[in-house]
Amino acid sequence: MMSNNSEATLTKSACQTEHIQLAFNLSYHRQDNAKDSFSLSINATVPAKGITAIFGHSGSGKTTLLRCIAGLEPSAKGQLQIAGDTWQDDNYFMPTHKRSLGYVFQEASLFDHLTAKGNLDFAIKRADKPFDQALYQKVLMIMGIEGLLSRFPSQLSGGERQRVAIARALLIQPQILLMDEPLAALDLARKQEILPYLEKLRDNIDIPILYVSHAMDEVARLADHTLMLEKGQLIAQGEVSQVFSRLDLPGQFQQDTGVIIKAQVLEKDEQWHLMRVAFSGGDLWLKDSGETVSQTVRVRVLARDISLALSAQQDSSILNRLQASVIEIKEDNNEALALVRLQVGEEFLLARLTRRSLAHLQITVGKQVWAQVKSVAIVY
Ligand SMILES: Nc1ncnc2c1ncn2[C@@H]1O[C@H](COP(=O)(O)OP(=O)(O)OP(=O)(O)O)[C@@H](O)[C@H]1O
Repeated sequence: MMSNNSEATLTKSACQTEHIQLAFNLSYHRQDNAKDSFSLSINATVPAKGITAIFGHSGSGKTTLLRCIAGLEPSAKGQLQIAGDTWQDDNYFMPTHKRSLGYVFQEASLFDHLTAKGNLDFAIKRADKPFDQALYQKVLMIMGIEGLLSRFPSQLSGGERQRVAIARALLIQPQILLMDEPLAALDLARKQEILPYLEKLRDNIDIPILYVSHAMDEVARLADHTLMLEKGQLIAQGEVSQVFSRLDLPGQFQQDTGVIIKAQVLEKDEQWHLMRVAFSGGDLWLKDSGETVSQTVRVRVLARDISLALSAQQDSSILNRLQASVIEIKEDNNEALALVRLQVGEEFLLARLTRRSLAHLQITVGKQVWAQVKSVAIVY
C-alpha cells in the first residue's frame, strides 16, 4: 500500500523513552568443559538515539549481545525495553519476527536473484507499517543508491552491496538498527568510501543504532556512546570521549590509544591549508580537509602524539599547545612507559611518556603542564 505520510520517517513519537534498557544472562557450555564455556552477563542503559558502539576484542560477546537483542538466543534470561516497549522480561519473550529491528551483517546478505530494487521491495513488503514514499526517497538519498537500483548484487562492489543492505534494513521501518561489523569484510579503500554514508545515516535517521566493532577508527568516527565488553562482561559504558580516556581499562598501552574530542571549525588558513577548531580546552590547528566554518568535527588525538612541557615553548615546531592539569598517571607493568590523563577544559587527553621524562619533569598528579599536540595527530 502506498502512502505519502512523511511524518513516519523513522522518528520517535513523544511517548517513547530516551533510553534502551538491556540486561542479559546467557551461558554456553561446550562439551562440559569449563574452560570451553562462555558466559555473557550484561546490564546496560543505552541512549535511544545516535550510534552506540559495542566494542571489544574478538570473542568478548559482541555478536552474542546483538543476537540476544534480536531474540535469536531464546535461552538468554533478562530484560529488554526498547522505545517504551517491553521485548523481554522474566515472564515474556517476544519472538524475533515480532521485534521491530533491522539487522545488518558483516557480509551483505542480499538475494542474488533480485535487483537492488527487488531487495528493497522485499523489505517494504515485510514492514508492518504502510509504505512511506518520503522515507524511501530519504533512505535512497542517505545511502546514495539511487543509481544502483537496477543492478543485481553480483554487479555491485562490496561497499555498494552493504549500502543496499543497510537501506533494506531501514525500509522495514524498525525501532532499532543492529549492525554487526558491517565494514569488516571490506578493504581499507571501500571502508573509507562507506564511512561518510554511515555518518549521514547517524545524523539523519532518528532511531538508535547498535554498532558492533573492534576497530577503534570506526568507533571514533561514528559513535557517541559505547558499551565496552570483555569476556562477556560490560567493563565500561558511556560517552566515547569519557570511556576512551580512562586509564583503568585493558589495552590502554596499545599503539592506537587516544581520545576523541568534538570540536567546531572556527577559521581556515588558506595559505597553509590549515583550519582552526575549538573545544572547551582551547583551539587546535589541523589539516584542512574540506570542512566548512562552524561545522562540528571529531578529532582523535593519540596518546603517543602528545608530549608534555612545563612552559609554553615557543621555539618548537609544535603548532598546538594546550594548558592542562595532570589528573592521573598509570605505569605499564614491564615497560619504560607511563600514560598520563590530562584535563583540558571539560575534556580529557591521554599522553604516553617514558617514565624517565615523567621523573625528569617531576610530573605528578595535580601539576599544571602544557600538552603539545602534533597537528598531524588529528585524524579528522
Ligand atoms: N552457539 C554457540 N555455542 C557455543 N559457544 C558460542 C556460540 N556462539 C558464540 N559462542 C562463543 O561465545 C563467545 C562470544 O562470541 P561472540 O561471537 O559473541 O564474540 P564477538 O565479540 O562478537 O567476537 P568477534 O569479534 O570475533 O565476532 C565466543 O567464545 C564464542 O566461541
